[in-house]
Amino acid sequence: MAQPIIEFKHVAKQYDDTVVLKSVDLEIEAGKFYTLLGPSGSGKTTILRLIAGFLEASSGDILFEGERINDVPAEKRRVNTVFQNYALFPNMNVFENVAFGMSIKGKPKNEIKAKVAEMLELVKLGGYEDREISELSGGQQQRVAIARALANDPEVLLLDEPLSALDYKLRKDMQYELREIQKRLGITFIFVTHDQEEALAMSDWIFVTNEGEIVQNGTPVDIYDEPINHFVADFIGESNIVPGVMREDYLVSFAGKEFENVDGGMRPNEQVEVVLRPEDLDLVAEEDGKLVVTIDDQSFRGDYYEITAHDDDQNEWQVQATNPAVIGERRGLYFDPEDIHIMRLNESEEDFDARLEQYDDSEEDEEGADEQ
Ligand SMILES: Nc1ncnc2c1ncn2[C@@H]1O[C@H](COP(=O)(O)OP(=O)(O)OP(=O)(O)O)[C@@H](O)[C@H]1O
Repeated sequence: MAQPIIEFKHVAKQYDDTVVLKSVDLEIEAGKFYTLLGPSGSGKTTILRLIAGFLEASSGDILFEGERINDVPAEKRRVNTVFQNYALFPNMNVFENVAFGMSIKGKPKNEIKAKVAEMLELVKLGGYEDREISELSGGQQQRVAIARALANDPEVLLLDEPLSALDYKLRKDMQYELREIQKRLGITFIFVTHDQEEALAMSDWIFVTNEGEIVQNGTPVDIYDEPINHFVADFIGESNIVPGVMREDYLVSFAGKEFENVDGGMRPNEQVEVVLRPEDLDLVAEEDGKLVVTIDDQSFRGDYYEITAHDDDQNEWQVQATNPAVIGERRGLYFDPEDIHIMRLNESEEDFDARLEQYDDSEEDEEGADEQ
């Protein structure tokens, strides 16, 4: 990758004895849409605030285009932040809010006027200059906050859960629009969310955080298809996770049977966890299944039935099926070798990446290389 626009080298943050960020390394490439995704309290906002300069790192280096910026004050960094609560100035109208940063810098009036109009067009609020903030809906206020941050021509826009206050439909629309704005401007966006669907839909690249660490980073497809551990598999999408043993490369046993699969690089008879996504499983006739299960429950989800079942080893299975099942019935569970994903216990991200590179089929390797 070209020189990253932002880099963390062993960046840690602690308050007294409480470590909230443990030696984080990350690289952000210019012009892409990045997401920090993780549960509440996992350190996402802390990472964002360290980039913005609102917080000081306890140790480690933060670089911007290769230069150390730990001691550069927030207002001198070429980044702007859109906050969850918008943080607009309620006593100023829309024009004054968007113009604020430029006015402080003493930019000429006609330049400010043109820029405000351009930014309001960009967020689909053209002509709203004279409106008061109190006259705007939550969604419109959010747009003003984005226009205000972008009016300063940042190289990096930081967005801290900016959509969390919006209702479902508006949130979906804004996800799409933010993505369009990022593509149009071509600047770097770093977006914080705890919503995995939002992260998968919007990002070029995701950093998954947990307990003050980045546990995995990659494209949405990589992270969904190849979660590194139980936490990621569970947090990103629905997963069936069952204990297994890797007999040899491309042969795993779980639920009392052996299955061909496409993973390798483990020790013979190594204990592993096996992930199968509910949408990759099919319910078939008992004799056609790779495993036999008994149907326990089902619920209708609009475009599919979510069915729960158990096998004879008492492993629980969730299946997304287009047709309803009969509770108590014995059915076959069918899946392909490539639907089986193997996770080693306690594998580092470095070892995981190296192993995947060696054992993934060549087609996936090529896709991965294109994304980088
Ligand atoms: N000033 C502080 N003093 C002590 N602990 C703090 C302070 N600020 C944050 N923390 C702790 O740091 C941890 C990480 O917080 P952070 O806000 O980065 O998490 P987050 O992933 O953004 O969570 P959320 O989604 O809830 O905003 C939390 O456990 C939080 O309680």
